[in-house]
Amino acid sequence: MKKILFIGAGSMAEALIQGWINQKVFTAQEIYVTNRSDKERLQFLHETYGVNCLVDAEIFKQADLIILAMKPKDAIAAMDELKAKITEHSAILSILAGIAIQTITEHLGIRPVARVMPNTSATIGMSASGIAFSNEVTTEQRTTFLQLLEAVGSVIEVDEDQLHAVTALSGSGPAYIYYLMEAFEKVGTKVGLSKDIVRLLMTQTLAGTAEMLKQSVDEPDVLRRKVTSPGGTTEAGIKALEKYQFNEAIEACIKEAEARSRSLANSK
Ligand SMILES: NC(=O)C1=CN([C@@H]2O[C@H](COP(=O)(O)OP(=O)(O)OC[C@H]3O[C@@H](n4cnc5c(N)ncnc54)[C@H](O)[C@@H]3O)[C@@H](O)[C@H]2O)C=CC1
Ligand SMILES: O=C(O)[C@@H]1CCC=N1
Repeated sequence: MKKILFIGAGSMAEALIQGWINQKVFTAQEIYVTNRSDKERLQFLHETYGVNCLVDAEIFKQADLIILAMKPKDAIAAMDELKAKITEHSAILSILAGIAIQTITEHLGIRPVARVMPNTSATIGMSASGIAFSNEVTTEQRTTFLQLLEAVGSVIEVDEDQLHAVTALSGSGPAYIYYLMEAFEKVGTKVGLSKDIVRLLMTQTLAGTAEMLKQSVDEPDVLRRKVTSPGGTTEAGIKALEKYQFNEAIEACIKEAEARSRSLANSK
């Protein structure tokens, strides 16, 4: 039986735990979770998913895979504490935004590291993840890491430096879409629909649009023009987006998030 150890028990750890158990990648018995102080949170994960939250020294030594899932600001202290507890046996999968593979190997020793940027849709097997590997990752380990991420969605290998952009786009992406949905729901009620109806209509619209982008050979601007009748409603709506500088807002959003990812390694 494998031993998979999460260091950090937050939202993203929970998303991967749920995704991997649902997809039968690991059993709950194979998963161990620890965090810094919140024992109620561990109890919740144990009661909800059946994962092990009692992590003794042997588990640290025997873990086949250790997942770094704390906040980036806590990473250095957590890794320095971890180093004394683990053996050469463990491979590392980091989901830390902004923290370089080199920083991880400086603190945990030279070993196989996969640096991954997933998103919370891993919960339902729909993450879009980016991944980069340390030089120590063997071909076999690379395949295993890719399979782990494919089990909870899609995964694309990128240069490590590109993970900042991946973080800004697909790592944070679900939050932008939820924010958009919040805005649709607010305005929807102002134009005469209930929140529930807006949720149904726009969830299906988002899903349908995503599927069209996947299946169609057309570029997004071509698909957009097919919706936009001259002098019609869409044109009026898009003009309003332009007036309120939609493109500038999106550009600022992604650039700020990317810059934040680059600065996270040094942040408090
Ligand atoms: N939430 C998201 O959508 C995504 C988060 N990430 C990354 O995942 C990591 C975790 O993010 P969240 O789950 O959102 O954070 P969170 O704040 O929900 O959870 C962080 C967890 O780490 C624990 N922790 C802190 N210091 C620790 C230590 N020294 N030893 C053990 N545990 C410690 C905390 O007790 C808490 O359980 C971050 O590095 C973030 O960049 C990556 C992709 C998406
Ligand atoms: O907000 C954050 O820093 C993390 C990384 C990507 C999504 N959540």
